[in-house]
Amino acid sequence: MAPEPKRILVTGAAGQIGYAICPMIARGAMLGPDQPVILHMLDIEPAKQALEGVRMELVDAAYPLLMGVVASTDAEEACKGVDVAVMVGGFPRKAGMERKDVMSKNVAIYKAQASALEKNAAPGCKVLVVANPANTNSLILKEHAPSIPAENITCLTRLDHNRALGQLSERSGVHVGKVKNVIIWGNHSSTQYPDVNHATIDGKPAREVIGDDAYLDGDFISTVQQRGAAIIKARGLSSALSAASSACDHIRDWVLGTPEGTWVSMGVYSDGSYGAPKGVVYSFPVTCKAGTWSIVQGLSIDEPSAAKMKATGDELVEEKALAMECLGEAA
Ligand SMILES: NC(=O)c1ccc[n+]([C@@H]2O[C@H](COP(=O)([O-])OP(=O)(O)OC[C@H]3O[C@@H](n4cnc5c(N)ncnc54)[C@H](O)[C@@H]3O)[C@@H](O)[C@H]2O)c1
Ligand SMILES: O=C(O)C[C@H](O)C(=O)O
Repeated sequence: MAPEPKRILVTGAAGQIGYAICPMIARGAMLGPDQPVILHMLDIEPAKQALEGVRMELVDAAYPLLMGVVASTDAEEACKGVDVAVMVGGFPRKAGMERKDVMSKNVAIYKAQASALEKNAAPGCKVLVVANPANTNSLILKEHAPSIPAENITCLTRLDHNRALGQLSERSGVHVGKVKNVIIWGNHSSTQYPDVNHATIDGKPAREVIGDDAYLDGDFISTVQQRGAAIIKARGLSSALSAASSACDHIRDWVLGTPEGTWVSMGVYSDGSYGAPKGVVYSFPVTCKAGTWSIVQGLSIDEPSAAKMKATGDELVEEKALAMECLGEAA
């Protein structure tokens, strides 16, 4: 017998990531090929007609796993009974803008939607924040939805993780499926630290296979840090298909588990592991089992890495203060 359908909320569903992720979810890329889903799509009033267009296309695509679509501009209605919430709604960065420029608009949205989720989501709902500033938006959501356990609120750094895997694959000529265990530490911003010190390529240490420490400590890091900006420059729009695909990867691994011997990067509420600041959402290496994530412990950290991990943590503390200021709250 087929399992009961799971309800998945996508906010900002009429936008570009929304348009890419809804069909992926309906095809089973998020919860697996045997799990029926009901899509809840939320957007704002000015996007109502476009949202209806997406709903019509989902019906037209006749997905076997898609058991229903709720398309709404009312956050309370859209959040009713959802098991997974993918929070994409907000304003994207445009060419020439720093992520901080989008902060004031987006944190206010996350404060407002926290209570809609808290009141209406199914118990145990897993939340993934994609909209930027992703770490700080998810922190604001957590602070304003106190009845949702902190461990159920995460942000997307899997895109950065996948970007790092992709770069190592291109450089080594080894298929990306054989590249494992990079780490994204900290913020989903240009201060993030993509760390290859524990990564493997075809089972061997990445540093040994690449054989070029100057590249790994230089261009590799800046390429991953700046990839979002490079996509904006190339497309005139921020990344969408890769963001959507990585968001599916994030939820799939969280719900169904990470493969044995493999970790992934997730932005989670910091417990201070590896000297990260507490009270912010910081990206760590995690493994997932039975719907829960745990931070991989005991990895050796050299001094240059520790300095980069601190710099991105410091930025998150600053972002938190700025967000609180935008919301008129004390940090
Ligand atoms: N974390 C990541 O890795 C990552 C990657 C790519 C993009 N992003 C971010 O994701 C967000 C969405 O990007 P996009 O390219 O889809 O943008 P987009 O502008 O195409 O779509 C955003 C949608 O959100 C809607 N929206 C605005 N306010 C809303 C609200 N209060 N409630 C519900 N919906 C609302 C808009 O109407 C629009 O349809 C941006 O903040 C972008 O910077 C994050
Ligand atoms: O960098 C951005 O503003 C877009 C997004 O966060 C990305 O990483 O592609």
